[in-house]
Amino acid sequence: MEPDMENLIPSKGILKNEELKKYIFETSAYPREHEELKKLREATVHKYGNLSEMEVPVDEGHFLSMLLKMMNAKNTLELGVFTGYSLLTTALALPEDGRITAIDIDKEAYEMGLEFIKNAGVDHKINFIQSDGLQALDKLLSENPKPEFDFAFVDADKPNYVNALERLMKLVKVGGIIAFDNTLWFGFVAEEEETVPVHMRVNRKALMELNKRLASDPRIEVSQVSIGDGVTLCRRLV
Ligand SMILES: C[S@@+](CC[C@H](N)C(=O)[O-])C[C@H]1O[C@@H](n2cnc3c(N)ncnc32)[C@H](O)[C@@H]1O
Repeated sequence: MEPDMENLIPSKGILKNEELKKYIFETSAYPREHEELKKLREATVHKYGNLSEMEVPVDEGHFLSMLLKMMNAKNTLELGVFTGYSLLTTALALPEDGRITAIDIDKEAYEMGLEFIKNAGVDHKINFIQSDGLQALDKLLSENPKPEFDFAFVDADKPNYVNALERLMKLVKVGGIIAFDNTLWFGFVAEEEETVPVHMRVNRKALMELNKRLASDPRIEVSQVSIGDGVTLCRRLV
């Protein structure tokens, strides 16, 4: 699957200094990457080329893993799976009886990654649902209106993040975390629109609106983490 040159995804991340990024990856990220995550990352690059930039980068994977362990998260939700880098990271971080509800509109990429998830011995923790994200969240809410998740990782279509928020405020427990990925959108949120590649503008606008909205939402405590492409952690207060 080769995207048009003009629609290429820029190199992932907000660090504009390639040397510093290389330093971080080579010093602490790659040496500690789980063997199956490494194989999954390489297989994703091989099959999807530039689209593999959609994966969560290795240092962000370590961050999410540590966060999940610090929270003692047991029941999590993921919106936007692709080949499963963040999903496998989560599955490795959860306890043996942990559960992940993983939702993606596309199953093909997930099925490619499933081999590595199985080799890591954590596939039993995953319930994959092939569906549009919002529809799946509405179904979960209608089946069990009580908040059940400790953590939700949102990494699907950016213009719907704001709609996912309202559903997740009901599905994630008070004290639980909703993490939105790519909230700094390659750093483009801080650049003038004219300098941003045209195909990146719609998401930039959606994420800028989301960031404003999250910052003024009294129902959550917010931390904008400058790792990867920017991850915003929202802790549900009420
Ligand atoms: C950035 S990728 C996810 C990357 C993944 N978290 C990882 O670490 O590899 C975004 C994913 O969202 C999915 N997606 C896009 N729109 C969606 C929608 N409306 N509902 C569900 N999934 C959607 C795409 O199929 C794609 O796999």
